[in-house]
Amino acid sequence: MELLRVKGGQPLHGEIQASGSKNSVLAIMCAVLLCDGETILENVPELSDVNTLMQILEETGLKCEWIAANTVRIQNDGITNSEVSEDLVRKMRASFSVLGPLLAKSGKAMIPLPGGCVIGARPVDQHLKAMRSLGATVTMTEGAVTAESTGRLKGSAMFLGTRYGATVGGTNAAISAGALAEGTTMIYNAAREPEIVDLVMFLNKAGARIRGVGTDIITIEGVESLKGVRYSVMGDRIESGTYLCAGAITRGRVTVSNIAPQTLAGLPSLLFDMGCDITMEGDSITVDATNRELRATNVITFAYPGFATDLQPAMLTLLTTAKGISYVKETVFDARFGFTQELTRMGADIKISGDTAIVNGVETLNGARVLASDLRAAGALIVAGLASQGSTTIEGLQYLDRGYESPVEKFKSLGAQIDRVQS
Ligand SMILES: CC(=O)N[C@H]1[C@@H](OP(=O)(O)OP(=O)(O)OC[C@H]2O[C@@H](n3ccc(=O)[nH]c3=O)[C@H](O)[C@@H]2O)O[C@H](CO)[C@@H](O)[C@@H]1O
Ligand SMILES: C=C(OP(=O)(O)O)C(=O)O
Repeated sequence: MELLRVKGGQPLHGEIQASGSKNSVLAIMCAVLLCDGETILENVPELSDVNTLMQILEETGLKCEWIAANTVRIQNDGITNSEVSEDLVRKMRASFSVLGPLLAKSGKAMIPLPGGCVIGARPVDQHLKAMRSLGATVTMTEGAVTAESTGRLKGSAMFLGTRYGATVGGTNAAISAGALAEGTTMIYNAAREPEIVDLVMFLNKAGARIRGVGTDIITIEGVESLKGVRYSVMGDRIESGTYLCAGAITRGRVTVSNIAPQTLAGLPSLLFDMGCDITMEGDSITVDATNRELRATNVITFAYPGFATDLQPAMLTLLTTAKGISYVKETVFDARFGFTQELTRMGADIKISGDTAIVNGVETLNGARVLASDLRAAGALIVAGLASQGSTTIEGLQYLDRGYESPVEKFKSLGAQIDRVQS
């Protein structure tokens, strides 16, 4: 088994380039199902999730290949199969996102239900509501969803929302399906995440007519066809935030470039409140925590422009060594504190009360053998390991590889002692 070994205690110093955004490229690759001919995507992160989605697109009849570093070519000469196999959906929940594009382009999509996962229940009712609202017939049999339409989907007005707020995946599904629908589609309470803006920029470049993205009302004038284009994916704000938290927890100075700092929403100001210096210049952001005693602060996750739930694990980890008591409230997923048990084994003082973690800052963490049980837990445990006395060994690297491109190389370039080892 492959493990990650981290020797902590060194402040990180230096600069890394953010990779392309995982969540953005996954949505865009699904939308390539709508686009005739050749699409070239640049700034694509080399991640297992991207490779899994390439396999899914191949299953539907598209041709996908890496043609250069971080560059993927996808040829869409027509969809030949509208069913996605269960083992691929099991590997990656985001594979359900082919539903809207497959249905809109080929009139049919059959996709196994993705189910819940370690960060909480993850229903898809709003995805299905969007497809039904556009005129599709949606049925469920033996754990799979079948969506069908005769002729083009029909534009409509829909309200999408969950008890947690707006839905990113549901909004993406409605946008992609509405792009080729007949007439006008209105999405009320649309999610406003930067990755949705990136998806719409891609679709509009391909010929779609979508307005209002980045606000909570999106209007789509359906078009008859879309054409493949060349497009460069935005930088990954979650990966960037993880490296900034690592810089702060080690009391170092880290610059992340190739990232639009405003996409980090609340993170820079929280780091500032804790006592870090923050500098933003063009497409880069620097955190400086050299020789600082960091202070506790409070965090509440929420849909964008709220604090990103995907950054909650790294941020909570940073708070474990900040002086005082911090409250971290998780409002987007109902079980995203599992990783805190591992932090406790490293000496952190954390109590969970419902949707809130109460973090009492300690002087130092201690290295331990820990298990990552989801993607952002893996990132957070590296952040913890870098700040710990002694050596930390992290299991569960299959999660890390889903969403962090070349983490060992990037952390090493900042001076970290980190290696993949065999157990
Ligand atoms: C591949 C991808 O882009 N993943 C991101 C996407 O996930 P994803 O698109 O799954 O997240 P959503 O915004 O849809 O989910 C938000 C909340 O709504 C619930 N919900 C969602 C859909 C639905 O039909 N019904 C329902 O109840 C979910 O269980 C969750 O509690 O946005 C999340 C929130 O920013 C991020 O953490 C994920 O990294
Ligand atoms: C939860 C995440 O991704 P996914 O929606 O693909 O599980 C994530 O990136 O942290």
